[in-house]
Amino acid sequence: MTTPIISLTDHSHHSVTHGRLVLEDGSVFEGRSFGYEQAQAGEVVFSTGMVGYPETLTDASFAGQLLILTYPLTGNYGVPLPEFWEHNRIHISGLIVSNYIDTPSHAQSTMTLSAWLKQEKIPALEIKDTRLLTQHIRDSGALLGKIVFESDIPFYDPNEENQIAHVSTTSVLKLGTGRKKLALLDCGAKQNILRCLLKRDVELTVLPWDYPLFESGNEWSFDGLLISNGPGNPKFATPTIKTIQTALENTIPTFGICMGNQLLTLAAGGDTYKMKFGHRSQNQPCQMVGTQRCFITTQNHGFAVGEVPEGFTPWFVNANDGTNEGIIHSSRPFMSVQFHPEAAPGPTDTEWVFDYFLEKLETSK
Ligand SMILES: NC(=O)CC[C@H](N)C(=O)O
Repeated sequence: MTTPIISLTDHSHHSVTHGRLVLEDGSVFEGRSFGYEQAQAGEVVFSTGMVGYPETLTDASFAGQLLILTYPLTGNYGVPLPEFWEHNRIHISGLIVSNYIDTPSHAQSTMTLSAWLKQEKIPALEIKDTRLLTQHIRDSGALLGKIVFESDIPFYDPNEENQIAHVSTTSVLKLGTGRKKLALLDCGAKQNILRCLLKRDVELTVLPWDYPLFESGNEWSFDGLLISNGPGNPKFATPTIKTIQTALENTIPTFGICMGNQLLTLAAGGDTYKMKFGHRSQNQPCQMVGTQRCFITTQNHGFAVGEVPEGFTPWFVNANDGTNEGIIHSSRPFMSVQFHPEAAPGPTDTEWVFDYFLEKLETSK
């Protein structure tokens, strides 16, 4: 039997390119490039999750954002097939990690994270102290930033334009068969929302964010309306807000997730605001209002519900900072959550929220 020869990981055969993460306040973090070498600007956000980078990178709610992963090891299990992603491509604008692992080991892995990032033209830097960087953002609040190599580019604020229009579907998609007919307004929906619904005896029609659902000629009978997650500032989604308003006027059972929570709030007359820094991870504690029950949830948001609309009560609050995590109408079948009941990545503890909504479809008939 031959003795395996284990060589220490040697990156010397790769030519090492260095890049910089430049923040709008002037701070600069040097790093080693392991993605596509092209400058990108966006809002710098951090995720404190420990797993799930393939799902996270493909979550369309990250459009326009440069993502820092605070968990120090990234890449060690490679990249699975697209059927395990949350959308058909990477949506972050750039990636910052502490230690990139270029030697993945996982049965489902098809390539290295570096190869994937290069293929999808996403820049990535390995910088030494992601902890210092994250603490800096936490103290100063959300910051714009850019990953640059040789030539400089201007800063870009993704919250100043409609991001949803860039990621929503452009065609109507009918999926599954089932006892209940649901319409989903796709603001950049994570695929696991679709999977969670389709395994629950549902016929699902996925619609563009601005689909004129209640305009004559477009009406068809459905039992409930869903509004997905999505990137950017909810206040740009005026057509979606109008559609939700009509649904509420007609007492159509309505359920929102993340961006959907914010859009239901705006449609019902409440308000949203930009948080100092967002919640992004799979370890966000949410307490169900009026109970001692606390759920560990997956999240990815930088805006939040401020003023809860009339007729609604807070459904969940974040146990870390007391921010709103969901609203529910006191007598009608209207509800939404700021966290992700579909998880992906993360704990599935709140998947019951889908069942809760589907039960409401029965009782509200
Ligand atoms: N994941 C989401 O739907 C996020 C909603 C919104 N873009 C925010 O950052 O708050």
